Amino acid sequence: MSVVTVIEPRKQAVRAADAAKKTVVYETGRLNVWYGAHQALKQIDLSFYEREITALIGPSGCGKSTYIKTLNRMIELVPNAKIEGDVIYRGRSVFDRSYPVEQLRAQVGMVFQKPNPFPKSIYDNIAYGPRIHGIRDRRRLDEIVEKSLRQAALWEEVKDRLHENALGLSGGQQQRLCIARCLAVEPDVILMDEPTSALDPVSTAKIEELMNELKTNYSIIIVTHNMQQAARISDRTAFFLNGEVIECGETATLFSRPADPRTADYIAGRFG
Ligand SMILES: Nc1ncnc2c1ncn2[C@@H]1O[C@H](COP(=O)(O)OP(=O)(O)OP(=O)(O)O)[C@@H](O)[C@H]1O
Repeated sequence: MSVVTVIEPRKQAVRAADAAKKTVVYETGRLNVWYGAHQALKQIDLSFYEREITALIGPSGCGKSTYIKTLNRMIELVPNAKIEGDVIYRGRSVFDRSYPVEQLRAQVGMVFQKPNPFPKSIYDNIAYGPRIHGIRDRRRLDEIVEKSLRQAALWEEVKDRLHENALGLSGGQQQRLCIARCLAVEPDVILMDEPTSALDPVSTAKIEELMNELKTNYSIIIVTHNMQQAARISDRTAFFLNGEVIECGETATLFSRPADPRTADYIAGRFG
């Protein structure tokens, strides 16, 4: 039996109106990215809303990581990458010459697939960003370290070993440390590129719980291979295929009544 149903135009209009009431934090318009001659993203139009979790799903190689790296301009570190189109963060083009990339990266934090703590103490990992931003006062740094670790649900586990090397933490703890490090500079948006794919189920559950708490204060965009994870944690989902966005909408709707047969096939596990 096919799970595909066509969304009535009236319902679509209501949904669009609901989305319109929310504050857009990020949007991309007609975004194209090439690596040399290979086009990895094709005409991507997407919007992301404040205090929501948006999941980017799709099979391997469909362009999810390329897309997320374009949002904070990390894509520019790839020598043969070419970008065309608009990437707008809170009404401002991220490519605007008057917008320093350091400022963008302070407002838009990123958590990677593999936890990547610095080979420094737990304390220094968290204090690193605030110190770069000029905070030197020890008491202020202590407060930031404690607050960030509490927000990342790691404080109780590490409060007695703050000056030990972060590389001595478990993988799941290291990933929560990386989230705490990202929170320490008080970002507005958090980009996550498969943040739990290297973690065991218990650590994954902790990170998912944490994300649910973080969305009261932050907007989160997460790339995930795991469709159950997207369904559990996200408000909105975008389905990528071969560098295009096939469908984007409320997660509950996209998973129960996908509008496009390719989305239906993917979520039913018929490919990917
Ligand atoms: N640095 C690069 N140079 C050349 N091609 C690249 C580069 N990075 C990615 N690609 C290609 O661009 C396409 C999109 O890759 P991307 O990593 O964005 O996909 P993805 O959906 O994140 O995949 P995965 O789920 O496997 O991480 C793929 O065909 C990939 O081989």
